[in-house]
Amino acid sequence: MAEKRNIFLVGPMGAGKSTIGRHLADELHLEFYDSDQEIERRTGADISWIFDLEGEDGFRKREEDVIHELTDKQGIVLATGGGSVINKAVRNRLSARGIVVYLQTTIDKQVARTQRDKRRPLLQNDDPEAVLRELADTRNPLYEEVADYVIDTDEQSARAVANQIISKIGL
Ligand SMILES: Nc1ncnc2c1ncn2[C@@H]1O[C@H](COP(=O)(O)OP(=O)(O)O)[C@@H](O)[C@H]1O
Ligand SMILES: O=C(O)C1=C[C@@H](OP(=O)(O)O)[C@@H](O)[C@H](O)C1
Ligand SMILES: [Mg+2]
Repeated sequence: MAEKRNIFLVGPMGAGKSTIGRHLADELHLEFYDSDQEIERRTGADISWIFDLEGEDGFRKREEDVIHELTDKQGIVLATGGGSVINKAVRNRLSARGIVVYLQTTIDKQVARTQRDKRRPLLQNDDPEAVLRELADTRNPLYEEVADYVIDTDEQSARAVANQIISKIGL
């Protein structure tokens, strides 16, 4: 049987990776995974707690391990965490194991979509917008580097973006 393709979603916090990924998997009848959810399921701890206990470095190690393991599968949609691409081994692994889609959005939308959610430890401070801008400076080139496709998520619903991904990739 022909190998089933994987689709990996990358992009910044609030781009819609987790939400759009779920729609995409439903539409394509693929299994859906989210690296953050998988880390939480395996550890029984939430992401903020892991950051508190192990620091960002500890979280990044878990993230790398989970992504490495999940990308062994075939026929999955994986929503990565926004910071996973800072690790070159992760970027290489994503490129080698599937189609990488960069979900792009504006800082304003990121702020709006993340402001009521207390689960992103990097944004629990006085100026989350400044943090998002700083992260964008270092990470946007990495999303670009690893992406096979770039899709804007600003103007459409999450479901519509999922359908746009399907037609753009030609699945
Ligand atoms: N295209 C979209 N339009 C409007 N809201 C969206 C869209 N995509 C995601 N959202 C909302 O933005 C929030 C963050 O989405 P999420 O999927 O958690 O982003 P990410 O995983 O990239 O951080 C959620 O409340 C989600 O419902
Ligand atoms: O950008 C980041 O460094 C992070 C993004 C989050 O995932 P989302 O991109 O799904 O919000 C989560 O992995 C963690 O809070 C760190
Ligand atoms: Mg997410």
